[in-house]
Amino acid sequence: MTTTRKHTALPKAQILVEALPWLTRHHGKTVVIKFGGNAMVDEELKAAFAQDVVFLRHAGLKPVVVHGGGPQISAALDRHGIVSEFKAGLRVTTEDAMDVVRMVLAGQVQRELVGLLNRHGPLAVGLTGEDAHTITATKHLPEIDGELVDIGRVGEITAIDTGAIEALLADGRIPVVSSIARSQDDGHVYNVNADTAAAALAAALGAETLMVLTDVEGLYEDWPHSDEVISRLTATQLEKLLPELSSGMVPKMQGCLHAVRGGVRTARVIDGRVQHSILLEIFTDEGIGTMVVPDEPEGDAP
Ligand SMILES: Nc1ncnc2c1ncn2[C@@H]1O[C@H](COP(=O)(O)OP(=O)(O)O)[C@@H](O)[C@H]1O
Ligand SMILES: CC(=O)N[C@@H](CCC(=O)OP(=O)(O)O)C(=O)O
Repeated sequence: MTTTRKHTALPKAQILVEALPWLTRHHGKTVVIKFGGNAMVDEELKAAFAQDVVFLRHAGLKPVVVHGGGPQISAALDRHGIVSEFKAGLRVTTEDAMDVVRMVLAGQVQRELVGLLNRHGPLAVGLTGEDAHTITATKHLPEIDGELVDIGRVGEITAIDTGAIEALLADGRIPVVSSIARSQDDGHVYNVNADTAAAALAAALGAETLMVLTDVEGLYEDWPHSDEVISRLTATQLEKLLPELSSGMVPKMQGCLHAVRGGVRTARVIDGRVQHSILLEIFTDEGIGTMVVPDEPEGDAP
C-alpha cells in the first residue's frame, strides 16, 4: 500500500523539484501577465488561467494581471448599434463608445477575472488606470501615411504611478488592472490598448517578466503565410522587425520592446489558448512562444 502510494507520488515530487530553479530565480519578483480578450475563449481556460496566477502567487512571486477585452468590447458596441473601426491597430473611440469600453472592461471582464481568482482566497483586487493616478494619458494622435489622425478618446500614456499596485502587492494581493487611463486634469478617461498598458506597468514596476497571453503560438516569422514561430529575439532584432508587423501584433511587440528597453528582463508572447500556458512556460527550459530579451552585451553577440 505504502509502496504504491510512493510510486504514484514520486513523479509529482519530481515535477515540483524540476520547477525549483525557476521558482528560486523568480522568488519575490514581479511578473506582469497580460490576458488578451482573444485568449479568453472559454470558461475552462479562464479558470485554468486563474489557477496559474494563484499558483505563482503562492510560489512567492508577485503577479500583476492586466487584461484586454477587444472582442468583448466589439460585441457590446455591436449591441449598442456602434460599428467598431480600428486605425493603426487601435479602436476609434467616440465619446459614446468610451462609455461602453469602460463598462465592459471595468464592469464585466475585470469583475469576472477578479471573481475567478478569488475562488482561491481573498487575493485579487480590481482597479483601472484611473484609480490612484495609476495610469495618466494624453490624447493619442497616431501617424498614418505621414498624417496625424484623430481617433477619439484613445490615450497615449504619459505617466504611471505604481503606488496603489505596490501597496496591494505588499499586502499579498493580486492586482487586476483594466487598461483605462485618466487625463491629467481628471476631466475624462482614455481607452488604452491593453498590451501597451501592460508593458508600461511592467517597466514602471521594474518587473522581472512580462507575459503576454494571446490567441496565436507566438510571433510568426512570415505571418500569414507560415506559422513558424520566432522563439527568441533581442530588442534590436525586434526593433528592425517592427515596421513589417501588422494588426494586433503591433502594440504587442512594441510593448515587449518598451518593457525590455525599460529594464524588464524578458518579455514573452505565449499562446493563451493552451490550458495552463503560464505554468508550461515555467516547466520548459526555453519556454514556449516568443521571448524578447535585452541586447547581448558587446562581445557576447552570436
Ligand atoms: N507576425 C504575426 N504573428 C502572429 N500573429 C500576428 C502577426 N501579425 C499579426 N498577427 C495577428 O495578431 C493577432 C493577435 O493580436 P490581437 O488580436 O490584438 O490579440 P489579443 O486580444 O490577444 O491582444 C493574431 O491573432 C494574428 O491574427
Ligand atoms: C485603444 C484600443 O484599441 N483599446 C482596446 C482596449 C482593449 C484591448 O486592448 O483588448 P485586447 O488585448 O483583447 O486586444 C480596445 O478598445 O479594443
